[in-house]
Amino acid sequence: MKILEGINVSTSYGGRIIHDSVSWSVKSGEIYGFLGGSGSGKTTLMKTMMYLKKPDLGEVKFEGKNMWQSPLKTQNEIKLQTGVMFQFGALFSSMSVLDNVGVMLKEYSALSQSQIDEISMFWIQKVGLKKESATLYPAELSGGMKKRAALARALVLSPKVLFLDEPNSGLDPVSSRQMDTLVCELRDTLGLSVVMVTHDADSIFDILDRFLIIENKKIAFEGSMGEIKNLKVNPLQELFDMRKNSGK
Ligand SMILES: Nc1ncnc2c1ncn2[C@@H]1O[C@H](COP(=O)(O)OP(=O)(O)OP(=O)(O)O)[C@@H](O)[C@H]1O
Repeated sequence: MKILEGINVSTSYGGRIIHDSVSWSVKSGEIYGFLGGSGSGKTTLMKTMMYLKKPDLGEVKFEGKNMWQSPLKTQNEIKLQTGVMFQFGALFSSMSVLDNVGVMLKEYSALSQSQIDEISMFWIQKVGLKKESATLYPAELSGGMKKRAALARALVLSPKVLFLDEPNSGLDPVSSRQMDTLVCELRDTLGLSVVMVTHDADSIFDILDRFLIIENKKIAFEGSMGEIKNLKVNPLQELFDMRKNSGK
């Protein structure tokens, strides 16, 4: 089943066209990647699915509902079914990890503080942080721990879809692979659909079920790794060669 879909979507900034009638679809439960060169429009396209960038033309659908044309109530319901971790997913520096994770519950639920803390603690541990990390402040966390805390915050409302903007950026290779493993575990245990922008070659090969590649305002490819390697001209040939040379 398709959980997200873009149909003939065009976007621009101040008259500069970024996407020219592009279409894609994300199936429920898959890890779907947005690939493309720097500035090709990966983040912008992802933002059309988060109510952060309205397309000039076309439709973006969430479970078949036209996201941008739905009544406000439906739009708010859809927003609450998505979690987002941005590349520089800033945590609030003056708040502990526990309070950072609980922010959305405080905003959108009528739960008591102790209930909020209990749920936040569940997610803190679910993303692999120790209980003791809950009282720490962002300045006291490593890069990997910050990402995990930001992930817990994105998950706290139990979303159906998790959007990740370059989840491995700034992480060392070991932490990057740990992040990949975590994303797969979350998908498997929670039945999440994950949509991620990534440049990380290992993530691209190891965890994406399907992906699209943006090139010159269009979608140059949408499909799986198995499908792309059978193409006469492989848009990811350089990546395939790099991987081969590194013995993977
Ligand atoms: N708010 C904005 N206002 C004007 N132009 C923007 C805005 N956001 C992005 N752009 C431009 O749109 C183009 C696509 O940007 P976008 O961030 O979507 O690309 P990207 O593929 O995610 O890039 P990167 O891989 O470098 O993060 C770029 O040329 C960028 O400068």
